[in-house]
Amino acid sequence: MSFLALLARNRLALAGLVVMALVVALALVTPLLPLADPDVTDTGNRFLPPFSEGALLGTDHLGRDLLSRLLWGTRLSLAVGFAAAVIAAVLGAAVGIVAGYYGGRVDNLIMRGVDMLMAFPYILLALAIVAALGPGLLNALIAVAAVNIPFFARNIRGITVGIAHKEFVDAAKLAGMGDGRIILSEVLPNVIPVIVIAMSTTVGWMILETAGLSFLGLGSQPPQADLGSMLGEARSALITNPHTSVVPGMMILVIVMAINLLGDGVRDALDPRLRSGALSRPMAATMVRREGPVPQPEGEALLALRELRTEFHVKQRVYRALGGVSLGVRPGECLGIIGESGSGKSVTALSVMGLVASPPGVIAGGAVHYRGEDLVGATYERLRSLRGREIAYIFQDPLATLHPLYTVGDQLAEAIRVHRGVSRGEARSRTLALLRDVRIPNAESRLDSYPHEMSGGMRQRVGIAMALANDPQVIIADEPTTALDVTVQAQILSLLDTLRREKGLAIVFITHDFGVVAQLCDRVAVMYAGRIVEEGPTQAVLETPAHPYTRRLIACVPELGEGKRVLHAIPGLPPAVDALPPGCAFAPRCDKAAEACREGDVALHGGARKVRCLFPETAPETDPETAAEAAQ
Ligand SMILES: Nc1ncnc2c1ncn2[C@@H]1O[C@H](COP(=O)(O)OP(=O)(O)OP(=O)(O)O)[C@@H](O)[C@H]1O
Repeated sequence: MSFLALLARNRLALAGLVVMALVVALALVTPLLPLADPDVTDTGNRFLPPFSEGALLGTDHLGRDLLSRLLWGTRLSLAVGFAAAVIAAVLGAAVGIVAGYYGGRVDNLIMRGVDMLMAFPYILLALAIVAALGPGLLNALIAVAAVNIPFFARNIRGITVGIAHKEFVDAAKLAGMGDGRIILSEVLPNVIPVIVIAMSTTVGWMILETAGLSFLGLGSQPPQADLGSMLGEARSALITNPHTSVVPGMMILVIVMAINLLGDGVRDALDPRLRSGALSRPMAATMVRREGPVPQPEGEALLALRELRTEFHVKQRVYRALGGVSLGVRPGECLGIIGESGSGKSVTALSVMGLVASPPGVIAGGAVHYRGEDLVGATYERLRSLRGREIAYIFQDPLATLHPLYTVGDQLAEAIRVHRGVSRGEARSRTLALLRDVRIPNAESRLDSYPHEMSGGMRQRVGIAMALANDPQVIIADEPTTALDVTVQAQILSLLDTLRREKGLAIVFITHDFGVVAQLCDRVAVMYAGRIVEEGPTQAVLETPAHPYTRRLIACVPELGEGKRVLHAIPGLPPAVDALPPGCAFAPRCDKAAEACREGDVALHGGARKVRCLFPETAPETDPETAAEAAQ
């Protein structure tokens, strides 16, 4: 979403923008307007009230036209305020970036200097600077910029410290780039949004500070008008002729309000995390906007997805990540979902419990039946009570899902206490049992470990323990062993296998590894471009793949001990899900594709083995009627 569109969603920011645009436009055209000279005194016409002849806003104590002084004064105040903001931002950011990037002694030296500046009340510091330099608008500008440099320096240093330790900066160093270039090309682009945000939220403040100094007679000098000096001069007539104070006072109020509202809007709109999700927090459960009839529960599956369609609505585009996925898993059964990256495996998993982030995710059709109950239509409270207790997840990267500041024991205990009202002691002993269940050695001492103190394999076991914490009936595991070495992978697979045999768990196992599927899964579903293209008992699918895509996917897997053989990569790339071709999505990459494949929808047909193909490699035991239907 574009910056302006995001900004426009925030009504108050938009109002601020309109007001500021008007004020700036007025300031810009002031020299062209037929105004009286702002500095010409006319003591015969002192303190004329507003709406007097020839003086729309009246005159001041020297008979000068207030409207003219207001517009010229606004022009000056804005120019000084913006100039001070730019100077403070540039110098402060430079200081902050250098301190944050180099760290160590450089950082210490610079930041202690900044701290010393911050130790003085800002107005005292500004007064001291102006006292040293002498009164005058330029010196006021220098003073205001100087007192704001520490604010920018501190903010930007903090951000830079984080960035300076990121992998892409290390990579740039390894590539032989010099510090200057790294700062300019790697660090600066990442801090610019923060600088702009800090500027937009402080420029109003700086206009006020300049006005303050002018009010005290230290900024603009008579007869030159700025908003602060106008207020200062009007002070003595505050009671007798209030309009002389109200006119500049109102302008200061309007400008600062408008800038602050706009600044907040700019801050929100520039936050990259809000880009695709608009200016709202992600909803607690995926948004549901189902079109068409809702499928009814059928069959004896514990968890059944029926014609599930999940989409991502980003700007004008619709990414159809799932185009009608139907799957089922029975108690004690393990169903594998396999497919290339981007085929929709993770979105399938997340859609079950409404975990796809909305916006931009939308469930556009179909149903997810758990024991016959439709989860897609369920309330958030219902989903929350089922999440973890009935259906639990194991994710690929446990380091991303475990909280870094709590011990593993505390996190497991919390997961248990969320769903069951047990005492702390009970939760702890159950936690210990869980860690033992997942074969963590020295479980007792591991309870008090933090996630970073454990190895990848251990953390993955903690992830599994977390999923098992509330004795769920279904576990959805999204590539839980991808990051692990083969020995740890084998241990974790055998652990999951034991659990489903002993506890009758139903497992949905997402992977792109046929070896893992062969070892663990009873049945496997092959996904391509958001749809199931083949499904059946694991052994049968692996030995006699029916869909050309499955066959070619299996042909890409090297086999140990089979001697050398040529591996055939599948030519081309999977289609983008916002521009799926008509007919079979695999047709453009398929060597068997015929004209019929590129027209009309190809249905998934068959019995225990199903395939979505008009010319399967091995005809599954199709019943002729469905095949004929599919061909039409
Ligand atoms: N927030 C999003 N906005 C737009 N499209 C998205 C978003 N999240 C996912 N997608 C699209 O949905 C499709 C399915 O993604 P998904 O993460 O399910 O793939 P996957 O099969 O799990 O891949 P991997 O094996 O790499 O994890 C992809 O084409 C992806 O581009």
